[in-house]
Amino acid sequence: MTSQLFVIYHSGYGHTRRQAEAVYQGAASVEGIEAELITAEEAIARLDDLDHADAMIFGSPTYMGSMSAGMKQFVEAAAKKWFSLAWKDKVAGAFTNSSSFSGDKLNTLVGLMINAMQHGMIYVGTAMLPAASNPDAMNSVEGPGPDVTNRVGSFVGAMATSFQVDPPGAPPQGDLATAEAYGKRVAEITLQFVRGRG
Ligand SMILES: Cc1cc2nc3c(=O)[nH]c(=O)nc-3n(C[C@H](O)[C@H](O)[C@H](O)COP(=O)(O)O)c2cc1C
Repeated sequence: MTSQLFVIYHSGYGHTRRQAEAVYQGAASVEGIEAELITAEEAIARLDDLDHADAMIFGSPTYMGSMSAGMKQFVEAAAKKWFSLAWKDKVAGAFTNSSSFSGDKLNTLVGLMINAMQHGMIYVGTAMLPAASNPDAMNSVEGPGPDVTNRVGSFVGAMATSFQVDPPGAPPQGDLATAEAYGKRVAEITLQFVRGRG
């Protein structure tokens, strides 16, 4: 039996879409997971389909220090699932992309995590050390470059930093690898959780 995992994202200009594709690839690479990548707009039209999911990973760009209006529309539409706790005990995760290293991205992840918690979902962090793919890169004040995983050291969810570079030049390879590893982790945790419950 397979477990269904949805990656649900909004992207105004395509950067977060690239990050979402990487999260999806990571999740889909896990045997036993059937992953789907859908926009927030599509998710609003498919709220009842999401009742059958085992996991959802939410992604949004950071706009003015919080999730985008496009993602918030999905979050508010999905509030109708809260009344019956229809999404209770589904596994959840979150990711965000923005221009600056910080840009207050954490606030976006916290908003997406709180949404998951309000639904009674089981939220999964990155469990990834800073500059995980090259810890030696931490021994300089310049810090790690764009090729390492988790270069900004985020634990609550996956972060990507695109500065003012248009896709496909951004997000950089390391941030996409971070997103892929995170999607894989949430998928693996989902399988453990679902099989444990069975
Ligand atoms: C309305 C708006 C607000 C933004 N606010 C922030 C912000 O608070 N912090 C930040 O680092 N970048 C901010 N940015 C930059 C975006 O996060 C950045 O361009 C990102 O790559 C856009 O992702 P997208 O292509 O998926 O829409 C903002 C962009 C827009 C359009």
